[in-house]
Amino acid sequence: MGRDKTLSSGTAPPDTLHTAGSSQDVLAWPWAATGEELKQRVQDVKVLAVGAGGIGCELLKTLVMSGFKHIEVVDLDTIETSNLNRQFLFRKRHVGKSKALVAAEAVKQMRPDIDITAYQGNVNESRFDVDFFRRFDCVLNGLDNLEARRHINRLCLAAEVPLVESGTAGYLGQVSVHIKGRTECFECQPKPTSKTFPVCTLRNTPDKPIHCVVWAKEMLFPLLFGAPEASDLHEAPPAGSGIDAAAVTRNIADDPSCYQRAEGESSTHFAERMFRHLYCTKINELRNMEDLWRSRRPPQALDLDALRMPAYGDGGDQPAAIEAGVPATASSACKELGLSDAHSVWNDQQNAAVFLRAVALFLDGRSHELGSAQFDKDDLLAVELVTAAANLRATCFGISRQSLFETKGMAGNIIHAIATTNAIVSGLIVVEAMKLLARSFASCQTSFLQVSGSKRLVSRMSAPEPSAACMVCSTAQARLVLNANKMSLQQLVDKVLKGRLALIAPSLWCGTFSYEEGEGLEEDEITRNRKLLLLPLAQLPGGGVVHNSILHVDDQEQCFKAQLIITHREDWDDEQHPEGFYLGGDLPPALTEPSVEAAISETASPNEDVVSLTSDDDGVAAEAAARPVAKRKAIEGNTDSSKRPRT
Ligand SMILES: Nc1ncnc2c1ncn2[C@@H]1O[C@H](COP(=O)(O)OP(=O)(O)OP(=O)(O)O)[C@@H](O)[C@H]1O
Ligand SMILES: [Zn+2]
Repeated sequence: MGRDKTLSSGTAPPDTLHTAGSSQDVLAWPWAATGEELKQRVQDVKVLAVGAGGIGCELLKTLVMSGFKHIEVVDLDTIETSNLNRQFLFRKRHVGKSKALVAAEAVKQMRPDIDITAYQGNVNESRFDVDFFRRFDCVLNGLDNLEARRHINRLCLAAEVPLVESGTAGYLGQVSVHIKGRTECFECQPKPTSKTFPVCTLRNTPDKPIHCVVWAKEMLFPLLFGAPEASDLHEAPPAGSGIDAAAVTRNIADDPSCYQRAEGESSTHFAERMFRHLYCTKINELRNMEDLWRSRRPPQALDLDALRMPAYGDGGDQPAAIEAGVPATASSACKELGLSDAHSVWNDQQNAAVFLRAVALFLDGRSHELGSAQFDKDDLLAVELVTAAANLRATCFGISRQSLFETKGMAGNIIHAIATTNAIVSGLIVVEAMKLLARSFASCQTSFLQVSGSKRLVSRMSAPEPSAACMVCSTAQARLVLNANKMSLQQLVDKVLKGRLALIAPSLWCGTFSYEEGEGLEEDEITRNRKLLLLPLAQLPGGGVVHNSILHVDDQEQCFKAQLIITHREDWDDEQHPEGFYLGGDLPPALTEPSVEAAISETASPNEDVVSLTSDDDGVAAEAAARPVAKRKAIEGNTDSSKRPRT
């Protein structure tokens, strides 16, 4: 242990847990390799496993087979059929039950003498607070999302409990160790953010299959079946995108009511009307915007009548279910239409038929969901609709069409999980946990599972030291670039603080302005907050949040505090930064052009020292003073040199 090394898949690494043979063989390794003292520690310590999915199931099995006796496990989810191919603690009879509870029962059967507690819940819940985390000797993550990983990183730092973090993506995997003050925390290295696409590309000029899939899933699906306001077909484009929201709305969804079913309109009629609207009327409107097509191929409208499958034509051979007038309660349009191969790419006729039938099935069979339906990659009918809708749009724009299987992967961001990768990663988690328990901190390593040519490799490096630039485990400040005249407080809270920084109940203050969320707010504070949320940052009380402002942010549930230095940009390149902000240390070159800097100095001024109280400010001050005592105390107890304004 402790050496940096690369292990090829063909060798037998000395520090890999055996995964075959009798349980005696399995137990032989750590004891033989590390002695009685560690064996006793492994039996005495209490560990928390977060996530009982692909990695979590393997991890729990490996933990109990390695001698760990006191385990707690948290998972929010229930078991789905699609989990059974790799989450081996679950069987068909468990579908619908809590993952955490079933996994705990399964490993208890392997080792009846263990003491295991399962929680079905989200680790973000307040019952899993710092005191909860303090009870453990180490925390082992088997999660699938950045938000939860960040939250746990912060709680582990606050509770001073070491964390072993992990992740897999197909054949790739990673395990890392995070010890406060000794190694980097999970957030010391910037994480790649999820890919976003400029709204105008999705709406007007798609040129890749993914653009059509995202359009169908994020824009069309909510408009037809979900909450229309969740659709970017109507929503204002991101702040600073330079797009005129009203113009876009006029252009794309001139009349939102046309997406609603008219009184007495049959589901089939509605589906056909939608087809014509989306693939003929709107495409022709776009085609007429000649500027868009100077250097691109203009889109081509579709003619529904020319695309009717026999099933929808007069006198054609209709599939049995439709012909017999079976009520539309079935869960799959493809089944009815006999399109059973998920890997085949449907032609335009088939896409049109699936689109029409899927819309009708949804309206008739799932009317209780209308107005609130959300796309779910495991919802077959939803995937069918998105596949057909995206393919029809792809045909209009001359883009290649995708199979249902491929579309499901794209819409659900699915990277197919490999059970073996999960098993190897879980083994590595336990190896690192044992190093922690043996207090062999210097030997803790970050491990990577990689594929190189035809070989799979495990490479390892010593756990890096904490980064002085980290906002989470050090007191570093971060630069936040945005357009303060366009970004509203609501967008700042949703996109930056909750979306990017993964805060749950953020408080923030800047100069004499303050805002907070969380429990215990008075009714008048909530009303005041609602009003503030609508304002652009530059117009917030106390001089606004503008160029060079220092924004103090905290979340007491996560024991998180940070300072964001605001850089205002008047012109914003939506193609390069579709999120509408940039958060980080060094700015990318595109954001430091002199012309842009000049525009900023004209439009904004530093405000950290400005304490010009307007009548609004008086309101803010009074509200801040009336804030619930517990919360205010904790904030005032902040030992940072730049303190929240006293009011
Ligand atoms: N905030 C959270 N609190 C508790 N458990 C969580 C949280 N976020 C994710 N999880 C759990 O982490 C596990 C991750 O496992 P995995 O990556 O195998 O995902 P999955 O949902 O089982 O599989 P798939 O996404 O492929 O359907 C899931 O069981 C999920 O419920
Ligand atoms: Zn850090």
